[in-house]
Amino acid sequence: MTAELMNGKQLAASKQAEMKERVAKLASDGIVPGLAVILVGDNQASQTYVRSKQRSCEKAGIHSVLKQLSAETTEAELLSHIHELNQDPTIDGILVQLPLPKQISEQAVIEAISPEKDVDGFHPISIGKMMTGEKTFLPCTPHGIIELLRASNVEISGKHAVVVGRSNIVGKPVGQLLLNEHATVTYCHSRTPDLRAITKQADILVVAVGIAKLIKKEDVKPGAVVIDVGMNRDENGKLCGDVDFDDVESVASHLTPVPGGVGPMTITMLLENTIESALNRS
Ligand SMILES: Nc1nc2c(c(=O)[nH]1)N[C@@H](CN(C=O)c1ccc(C(=O)N[C@@H](CCC(=O)O)C(=O)O)cc1)CN2
Repeated sequence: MTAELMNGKQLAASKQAEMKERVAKLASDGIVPGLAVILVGDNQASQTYVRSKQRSCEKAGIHSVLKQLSAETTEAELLSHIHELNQDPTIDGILVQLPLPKQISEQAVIEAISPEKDVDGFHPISIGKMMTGEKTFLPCTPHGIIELLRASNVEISGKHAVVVGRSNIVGKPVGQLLLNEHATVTYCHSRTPDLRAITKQADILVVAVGIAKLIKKEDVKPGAVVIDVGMNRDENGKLCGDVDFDDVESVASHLTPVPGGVGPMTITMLLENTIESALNRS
């Protein structure tokens, strides 16, 4: 068996082309969606992701503003930028790029963003609504994963989904979204005894732990759908996921590549949330 590639780059491009048309229609009604991105410090990877977000906004016709702050920024300074953006009528979405320098509480920052502009879907109100299945902004990477599964016609209902990782950004919410789609969900993490015995039971396996090539073919049930959220460098400095792609390709039925899988979908769902937020303008 050779796994079918779940091409996030291609799906993202087609969704972004549709969004460009939606944005053009909105603009003709006098509404230009606006996204503010705040980047604190000089983390290289964060700089790349933020640039990519800005480029995608520009291509789609979304107005984007970047606030670049030094690594020494205090929590109070950052909160004051957020309060200002909460009041700005040209801004529909506010995103603070994570991780933040250690003097700043991520939770305090997330909670300062108005839930109406929480296009990352990280605010406790957004998370609560996601849990109860109410309409809300969904976290971008988990939502992108669900969209990738849908586009590949993968049945979720009734399937055993195993999530490896329990971060607030990916692991916890993707498990919740899979549960909302009627999967039976098992979470695994660093203290799970015999992790591999559990991953082997998964019909849908989502791996988001940040350990290069952790998952090998022995850890995967033949025919499973494998979603790789990892973004690591291998021994040669080449970008790779948490799944050993070349190994697992021969057992999985569907597999996301890194790069070109989940990553581009993250940015696409961010644009979608920003457009939705602009539509909610009163
Ligand atoms: N405020 C947020 N911070 C972070 C989030 C988030 O959703 N909101 N997620 C991640 C980083 N991230 C977006 O911010 C992100 C990661 C990866 C990609 C991506 O497209 N990756 C490419 C490869 C890029 C490369 O060459 O290095 C791919 O997978 O093809 C986009 C966005 C943490 N922080």
